[in-house]
Amino acid sequence: MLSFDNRLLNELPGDPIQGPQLRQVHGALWSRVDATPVSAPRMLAWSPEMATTLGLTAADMQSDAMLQALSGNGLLPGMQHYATCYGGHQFGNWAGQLGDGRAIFLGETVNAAGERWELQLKGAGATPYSRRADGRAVLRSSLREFLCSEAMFHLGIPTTRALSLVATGDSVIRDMFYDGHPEREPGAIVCRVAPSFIRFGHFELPASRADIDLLRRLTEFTMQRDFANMAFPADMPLHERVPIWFGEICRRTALLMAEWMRVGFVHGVMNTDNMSILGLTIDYGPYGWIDNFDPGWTPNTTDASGRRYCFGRQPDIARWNLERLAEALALLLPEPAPLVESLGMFDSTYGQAWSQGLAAKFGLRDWQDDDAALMSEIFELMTRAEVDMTMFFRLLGDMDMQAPKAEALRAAFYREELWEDFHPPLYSWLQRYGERLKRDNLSQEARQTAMHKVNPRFVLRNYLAQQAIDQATEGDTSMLQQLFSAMRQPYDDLPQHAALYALRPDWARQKAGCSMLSCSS
Ligand SMILES: Nc1ncnc2c1ncn2[C@@H]1O[C@H](COP(=O)(O)OP(=O)(O)OP(=O)(O)O)[C@@H](O)[C@H]1O
Ligand SMILES: [Mg+2]
Repeated sequence: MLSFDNRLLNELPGDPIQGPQLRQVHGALWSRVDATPVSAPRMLAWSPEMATTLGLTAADMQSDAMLQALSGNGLLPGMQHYATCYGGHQFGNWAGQLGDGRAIFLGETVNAAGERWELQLKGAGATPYSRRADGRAVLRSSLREFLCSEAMFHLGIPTTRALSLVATGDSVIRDMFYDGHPEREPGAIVCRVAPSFIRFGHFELPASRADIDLLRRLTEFTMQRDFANMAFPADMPLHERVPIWFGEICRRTALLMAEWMRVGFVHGVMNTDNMSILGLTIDYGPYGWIDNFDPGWTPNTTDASGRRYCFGRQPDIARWNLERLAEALALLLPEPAPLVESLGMFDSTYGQAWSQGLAAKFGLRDWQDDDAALMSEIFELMTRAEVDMTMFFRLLGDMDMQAPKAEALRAAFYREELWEDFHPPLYSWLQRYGERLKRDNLSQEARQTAMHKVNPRFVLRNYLAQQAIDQATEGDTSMLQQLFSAMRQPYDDLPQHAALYALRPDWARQKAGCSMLSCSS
């Protein structure tokens, strides 16, 4: 079914001790640890696109052997269970060793096209890195991770993927609001898939321990396995390759940030252990999607006071995280200056990707210098008037700009009184926007088509995911399937999913899971 070639295990040093007992792991990147079996695994959903990419048929996905493997109860030939060791900066502070506390790898599979994909089960049981927690994941967070990974992929945004969502049949105890009311919740496991799950924190941990040898081996390995398309002269020493490679990491991270900002995605926990070396979106925890436009919004209740990880700060935080990675990699260089220079790649890439992305969002042929004022004006208006981001851009794309009408955007307003206050300035902005469009001389149709390609109609709004969770908890996966279907064609006007193209309803404004989420998962 799948062919495995577990390079990370074969090429990087492993922990001599096996099993899940908690420990600090030095001099090694991974530990062998079996997944803990679950009592009654049941497949709730799987991704046909991901399965096809891996070379798996529907029959493979529906087989018992596959179900056992995807729930941690068994291994297919070539699979091995292991967890990796990483550290990280959490909310701005160095947190020491973290590691895969509930993610257990199945190995690296190579498909017919020669692509390498790492598979891992999130929620498969305790590992040496579980610290005080149980190694499990609840259905609500797993369903959110499964759906959003695939939604991101179909939006065209770099992300880890999800092959399957399996209910374990076991319950997990969580104190969702951290208020002393633990409850039993259904457990689940997502099989995640990515070319590499290596994170910034994998480099930070050996650096923090001054383990230069391990840092060097990990760096060489990552460059060879995960950045094989970067061609370096054979005799170029590591200290010369590292700044060039780091520049590429900066570039990818910047592109990812521009993409999150384009669609209104808020990650929620941008700790350095949740930053992918490949610039993928990784760890779908208390993430959220912008409903009413608000750069200060964070979906994470733990972050509510500091708003470190709010929507508008994401690019700055990504850069801060890259600085931490640079500090770690600096140990491989005689002096850090070349890394500081490479950081400039983040600024230039982000600046360009953001302005090009904005031009596309507004249906402009390209970005012109005086566009910045026009855009900041509308973003400020959208913030103050609480205008829905997704719906605004869709409606703007539909608008006949020969005769622009503010009324055509009314459906994107959450509050009647704010519509009353803000429709006059909105109208005057539309006039100026219309003037700007004239310079481009695009047909209405061409502009609409172009805008609809970059402004999604369907995003996985928290309240929608929460409805699927509530139903799935009662054993009904129809909403999960409906969302999964809509999120796979996010830019299309699908009539069967019209109900999902709507403002967040009033009841969802303050409801747990619908507006803000805790980290408990
Ligand atoms: N239930 C749990 N059991 C064991 N470890 C956990 C659990 N929840 C989180 N952790 C660990 O705590 C650290 C930070 O958690 P965070 O919420 O960022 O990650 P996560 O959601 O578990 O996983 P990932 O980053 O792999 O998606 C990680 O080392 C993670 O493995
Ligand atoms: Mg994490």
